Amino acid sequence: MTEPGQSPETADSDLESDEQSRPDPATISVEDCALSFGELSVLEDVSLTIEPGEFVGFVGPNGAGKTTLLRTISAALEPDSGTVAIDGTDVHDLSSRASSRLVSVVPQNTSISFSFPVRDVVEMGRHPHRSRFSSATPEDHAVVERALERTRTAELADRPIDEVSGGQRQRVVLARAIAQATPVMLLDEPTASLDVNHQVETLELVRELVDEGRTVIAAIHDLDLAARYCDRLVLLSDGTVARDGPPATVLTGDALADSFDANAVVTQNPVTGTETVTALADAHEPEPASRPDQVHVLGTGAAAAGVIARLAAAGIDMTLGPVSSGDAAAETARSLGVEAIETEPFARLAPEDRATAETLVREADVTVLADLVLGASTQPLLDTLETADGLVAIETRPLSERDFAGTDARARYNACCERAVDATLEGLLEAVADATVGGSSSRQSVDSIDAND
Ligand SMILES: Nc1ncnc2c1ncn2[C@@H]1O[C@H](COP(=O)(O)OP(=O)(O)OP(=O)(O)O)[C@@H](O)[C@H]1O
Repeated sequence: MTEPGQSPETADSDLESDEQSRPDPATISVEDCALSFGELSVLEDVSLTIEPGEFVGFVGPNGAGKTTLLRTISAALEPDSGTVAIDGTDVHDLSSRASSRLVSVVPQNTSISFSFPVRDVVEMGRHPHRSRFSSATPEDHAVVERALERTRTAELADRPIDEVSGGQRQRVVLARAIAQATPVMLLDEPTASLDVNHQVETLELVRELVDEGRTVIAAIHDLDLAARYCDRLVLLSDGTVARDGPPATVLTGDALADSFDANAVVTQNPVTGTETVTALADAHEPEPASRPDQVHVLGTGAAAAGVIARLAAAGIDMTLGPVSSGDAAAETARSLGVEAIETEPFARLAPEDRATAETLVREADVTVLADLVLGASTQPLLDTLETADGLVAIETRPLSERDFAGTDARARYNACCERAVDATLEGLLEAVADATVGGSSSRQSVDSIDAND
């Protein structure tokens, strides 16, 4: 397709240079690789097979061994034991020229200590394809220009590489790797210095390169981007493969807790449909005696969504609603498999939904009011809320006469808010624990003292 401002002739030559730089697909086999730096064991018996045309993301905490494994695959490091082969050839047996025709690398540190123009830096990617004393051919020039265009660095082509920004330099080094036209590309944090727009643009471009047949491995810290663009993720932890598979099976709360020691919740991004990881501040786990069995959440928007994510991360069972479908809380509940009563926006509460909500509030140890709005769907629940056991309020405040004039609903709603334990999202678990003790559980303990007497 001709892009805006591009003549059909240029589009044809782009196609030709893309064809020229399109390598045959390759398989990478890592078998039982172990590697130490002195006493420090960094890789332990790592085995992986990466199929032709696959885009694999290496994810894992700092120091997990992602860069070391990438450098072992590129043959920059030799493993103490085990092998790395590309299409059956051990990469450590190849000459550096043969290796450069097979594997291109975008390193984590892209600083270049000489002052060549950007175009010359990209042209270095063509060196492995030329005999030692021959100069660049028209084909080389076409491939270089196309790589500059694809990485949107063409306007930088005449500037010295040591005078462009870190993010621009990262794109230039990617252009050099594209010009190298290798079947395998290894990218170490390819989006680390890029702004949000160039991050997405760069990974879209990498995806295109994969779709053209390249096998690509990228170490990526941004788990959301890794989930969005990679076919498969390999989670490294302490130099071993902790998980390996499609993003949805690798990015789970348990895996992130084990490998990153992080309290994180994984939901589905409503726009991309891929996994989104939200790391939470280290949650202050309440004592087991004051942990509620069941919490009901009544509210809307980001506040209720945050409550759901936090309770889910703490492993507390909960229900939600009524809530408008499309509300952020409804989306979050859906992505975490939390039961929710969903209603049409602004609709009156159907009798069966009202009955279900009343039962859920009555049976919950604690009901969290999160940015609750007194309206058509919540007003019918006032009777139940007035007698509910433990109430916690987040971003839910008593209403003034001006906010809600007329019926006695405002006074009854305000009484519920005042009875509730006031909380912030950060202090939610403690507030829920307090409300559990102050609600049904404390009454239970008083009863049991009576019985013992
Ligand atoms: N050349 C080296 N000499 C000694 N130790 C090293 C060397 N390179 C890496 N290490 C150590 O090996 C371990 C793994 O490092 P590596 O760079 O592979 O981790 P990583 O997963 O890429 O980390 P990050 O996410 O921080 O980039 C770290 O403990 C690091 O300090």
